[in-house]
Amino acid sequence: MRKTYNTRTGGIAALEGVTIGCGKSALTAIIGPSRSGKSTLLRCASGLERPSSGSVFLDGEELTDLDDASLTRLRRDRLGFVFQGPNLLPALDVAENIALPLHLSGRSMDTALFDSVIAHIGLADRLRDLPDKLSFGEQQRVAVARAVVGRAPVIFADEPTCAQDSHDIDRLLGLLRESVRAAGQTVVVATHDPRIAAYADHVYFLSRGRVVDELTLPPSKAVAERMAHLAMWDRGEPS
Ligand SMILES: Nc1ncnc2c1ncn2[C@@H]1O[C@H](COP(=O)(O)OP(=O)(O)OP(=O)(O)O)[C@@H](O)[C@H]1O
Repeated sequence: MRKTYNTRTGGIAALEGVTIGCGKSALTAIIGPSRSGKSTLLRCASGLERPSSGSVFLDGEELTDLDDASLTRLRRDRLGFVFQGPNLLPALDVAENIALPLHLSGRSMDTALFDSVIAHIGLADRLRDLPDKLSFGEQQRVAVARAVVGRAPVIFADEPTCAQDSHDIDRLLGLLRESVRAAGQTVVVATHDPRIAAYADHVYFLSRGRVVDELTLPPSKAVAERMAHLAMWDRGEPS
């Protein structure tokens, strides 16, 4: 897949020929420094944007062939999203925001799942609060809860641990890991955080719009070292 953004000052090649596969009922991480193309890859893979060339398949169905209405339906019914920045609806409270994807796709709430997810992210006493009463990190936790409770077969999460302390990072990644184990959800996370290593089945390393390495069941140390090298390389320092 390639993606070039056309701007007034010329083309920006965000993805320069990337091929990845994300296992079903697995947690795949796309990790790389800033501007390496992680968000672009997630947006193209989830049908939020169309690649300039190449194809995206979901369970054998080619997303890149679908018209806009079919893509919207597919995203609503089969995909869950945690955007970079929480993206909650400001007029709905926490509980209503979490329930929204289920309402939109006409599915019923699993209240036991709802209760356990809310307890897990530590927001049981904030269910009636509007998003503007929550910190950025709390809103991000609500966004992750919304994706898990929505039981979408595939969750795409862009920097879900942004603005969280290490305790909350563990809670959030643990929640996504549990959604893979218990509900068989497929999770794809874009992050610059090497701590993802402890939770991922497979890691792709992205740099300057290309996959430069990959690891299965990655040891934390190997991911942290690879990231440090990539960051130095990005800054033009010898690694
Ligand atoms: N809508 C857009 N229009 C023009 N250029 C864009 C657009 N979105 C991304 N880019 C550019 O594409 C490249 C990759 O950006 P992208 O956001 O995908 O990287 P990233 O790895 O997610 O970065 P970060 O970790 O900083 O969010 C960057 O050079 C960025 O400036």
